[in-house]
Amino acid sequence: MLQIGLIGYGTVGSGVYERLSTTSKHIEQLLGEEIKIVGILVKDRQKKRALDVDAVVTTNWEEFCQIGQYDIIFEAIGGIEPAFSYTAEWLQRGIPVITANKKLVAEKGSILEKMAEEQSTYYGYEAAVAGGIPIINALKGTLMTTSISRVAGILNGTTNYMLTEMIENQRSFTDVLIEAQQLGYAEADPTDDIEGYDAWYKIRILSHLCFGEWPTEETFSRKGVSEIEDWHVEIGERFGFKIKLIGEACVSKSEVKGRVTPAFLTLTEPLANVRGVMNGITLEGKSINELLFIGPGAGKEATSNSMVEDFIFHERVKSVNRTTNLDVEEEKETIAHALLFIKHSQREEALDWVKDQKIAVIDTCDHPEGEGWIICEKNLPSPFKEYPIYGDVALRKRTKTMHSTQFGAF
Ligand SMILES: NC(=O)C1=CN([C@@H]2O[C@H](COP(=O)(O)OP(=O)(O)OC[C@H]3O[C@@H](n4cnc5c(N)ncnc54)[C@H](OP(=O)(O)O)[C@@H]3O)[C@@H](O)[C@H]2O)C=CC1
Ligand SMILES: N[C@@H](CC=O)C(=O)O
Repeated sequence: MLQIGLIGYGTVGSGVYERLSTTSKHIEQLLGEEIKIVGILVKDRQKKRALDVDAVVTTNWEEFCQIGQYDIIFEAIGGIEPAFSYTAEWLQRGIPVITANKKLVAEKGSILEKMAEEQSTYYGYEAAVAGGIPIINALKGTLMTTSISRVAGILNGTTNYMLTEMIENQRSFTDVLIEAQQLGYAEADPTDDIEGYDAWYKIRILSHLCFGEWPTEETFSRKGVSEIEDWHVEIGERFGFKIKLIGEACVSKSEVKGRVTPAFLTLTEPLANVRGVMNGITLEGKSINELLFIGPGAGKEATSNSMVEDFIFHERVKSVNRTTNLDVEEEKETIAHALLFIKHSQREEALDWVKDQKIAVIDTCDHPEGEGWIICEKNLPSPFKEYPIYGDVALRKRTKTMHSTQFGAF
């Protein structure tokens, strides 16, 4: 009998319990062995919870460790400590660990994967990226040797849900954030969602799988949705763009680079139509052209389903990994565009800046709060608020421009 330990019994942990319990017969058939959840570790002794579980529940780590002879541990507590020490302890004993903890994987994945390898066991983190989308084991499994030049996506369900509700249903930021928390989408500290940390951890994990190295914090920049103001969205909509929080990593001049940033997408971009709690990921490469994955990015059922599938996948396949000596492809050179937001008081400064830097302004849009300028991006640090545009800007909606005399014909 496979004895299972569950660390954390919140949104995801309780989902794992339910999924394992309701599908145990099917899993047992597949694995050829009975499964049983024997121990559950939680934190708050005082918390009122409807616990109708057939397992020992404890708040004491030593007690949890002695409840059974665990064969597999599911970690769903989040954060670095004590999650790191707990995970390391089991991996060092050769016991596999399945996690949904993207922060831990992004920050300590290199150490934990090495530990697992040394002990001939596995550290599964399918659920750590994009909730219900099976992207991690696709990269480790059926795309094991496929060369990838760029990975990008909407990687945070909470903020995609919030942006969709705020824009389509004119709801307030606070109101929608509270709802996302009630629905179990948001992190324990939703600053991680709002300020882009959650997506930043996820794109670093994807970058590791696509390009081999574990990226350092310094090589990946981060901006969150808290940067976005209403007038930015309104100007974007007048050009026919959708605003999304995008995580992106690619190889440029033999270096892996990445970022998380709000971005404007033309309607022809597949990710533009990924709404609500859904996430979307595109993989680009010579032999695959573009692969698109769309699915629920957060929530109890989708995430716990990924954790359980991760466990079954690894139990059946044991060792899977992408080869790291990939013939890494360079990203195709394209002309990049960005939307610049200029407050009325910054107009003269902005005119001097585009002239000095020889930046082409392609179109402008006026708004009571300021102006939006579509520019050809030159990868220069801009003194103004600026978000990238993905897709073909020639397909934008034409606005009634106010300033064509300054920039010539558009
Ligand atoms: N919610 C989602 O949609 C998704 C979440 N994730 C990730 O899954 C993980 C868990 O998230 P979620 O279930 O939403 O979080 P919750 O806050 O709902 O649950 C956390 C659980 O962990 C327990 N816990 C926290 N700290 C400790 C500790 N020090 N020792 C023992 N138990 C502890 C809590 O105990 P107690 O009940 O006593 O408070 C609770 O049961 C996080 O890493 C998150 O990023 C990943 C994908 C999607
Ligand atoms: N808070 C995260 C949960 C899943 O990873 C999100 O909203 O995407």
